[in-house]
Amino acid sequence: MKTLSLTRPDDWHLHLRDDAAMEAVVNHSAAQMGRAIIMPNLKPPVTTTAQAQAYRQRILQALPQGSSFEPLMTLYLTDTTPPEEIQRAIDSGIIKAVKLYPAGATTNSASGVTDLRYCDETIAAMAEAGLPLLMHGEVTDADIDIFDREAVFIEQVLKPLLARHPSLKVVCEHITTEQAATFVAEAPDNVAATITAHHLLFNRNHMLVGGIRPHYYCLPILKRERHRQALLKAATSGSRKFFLGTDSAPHAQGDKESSCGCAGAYTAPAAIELYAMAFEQMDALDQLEAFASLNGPRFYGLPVNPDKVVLERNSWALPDSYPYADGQRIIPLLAGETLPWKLQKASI
Ligand SMILES: NC(=O)N[C@@H](CC(=O)O)C(=O)O
Ligand SMILES: [Zn+2]
Ligand SMILES: [Zn+2]
Repeated sequence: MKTLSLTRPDDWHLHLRDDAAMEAVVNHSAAQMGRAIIMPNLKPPVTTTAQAQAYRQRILQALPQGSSFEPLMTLYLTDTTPPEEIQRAIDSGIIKAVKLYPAGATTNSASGVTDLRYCDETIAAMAEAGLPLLMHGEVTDADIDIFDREAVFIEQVLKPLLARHPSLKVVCEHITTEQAATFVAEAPDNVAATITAHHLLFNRNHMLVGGIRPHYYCLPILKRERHRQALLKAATSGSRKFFLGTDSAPHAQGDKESSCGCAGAYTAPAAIELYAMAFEQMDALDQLEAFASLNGPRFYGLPVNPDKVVLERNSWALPDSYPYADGQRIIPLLAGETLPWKLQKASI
């Protein structure tokens, strides 16, 4: 059987939620990833170092015995995050980044930033300390079309921000457009991007042709094929600026299959398998390890994972659903479908 051995990957953009929901999903990531950057968009959001420390403890407690999965914590930036919070975050040693949600852009972003200029002093402290700013890069103006919101964000928010803070480390999270891929590829080394498996595998037709498929609905929304091709090219290009970030975003089945469904694709159970499918489409499986396991740690200044994982070319069916909090179910993306690559079970 054909196999592929990789340094164990990390997930540089992951939603674990909290309490029973977190306990239901965390092992899917822990079974695959060495580490993950944990998103802070809880209710209420993780805005302080103390909250991040407590949240990290809850995650560690939910892990199975013997797991070495490491949650890397983030702070949720608000209009009023003080520069002193950045110093506390650095001193804690557990916080690896700060997350920008433009207010109203996505799930649990109501407490997000209304104007980044309010945060200039805090961002200057981050640039000074080398603490990256991770961004959900979409504008929220009602008059900007949802398919254009990422490209407009680059022009209206990101370029002015980098002009004010040229040395700030920035990760453009879950990029979805040719414009973002080109911007990041041409930017200096302090600017990088994560790309999800679903944006590499699907375009908006998958979500909208032949019926509306709520499990494909996420933000930023799936774009047209031209953009998917640009993302595939960027991810497989060998550039060190692009790395794995699943944006696996669990929502209960009923909250997705609804007249006003939540945004987010649940991809954690088969994350590396989905990326392998995408890289195989480009005949670029030889680039998967750099994207999944090497480029992220390099950007964050962390060592690569010490162990390996093995993917085998052995088709298997993804379950139709998994248990979730409060007796609910959660539907993974590609539920019930056959996937060509399978991660060999770890020994723990
Ligand atoms: N990606 C999504 O569609 N949803 C994420 C939020 C986010 O990453 O924007 C979530 O928390 O559900
Ligand atoms: Zn986002
Ligand atoms: Zn996300």
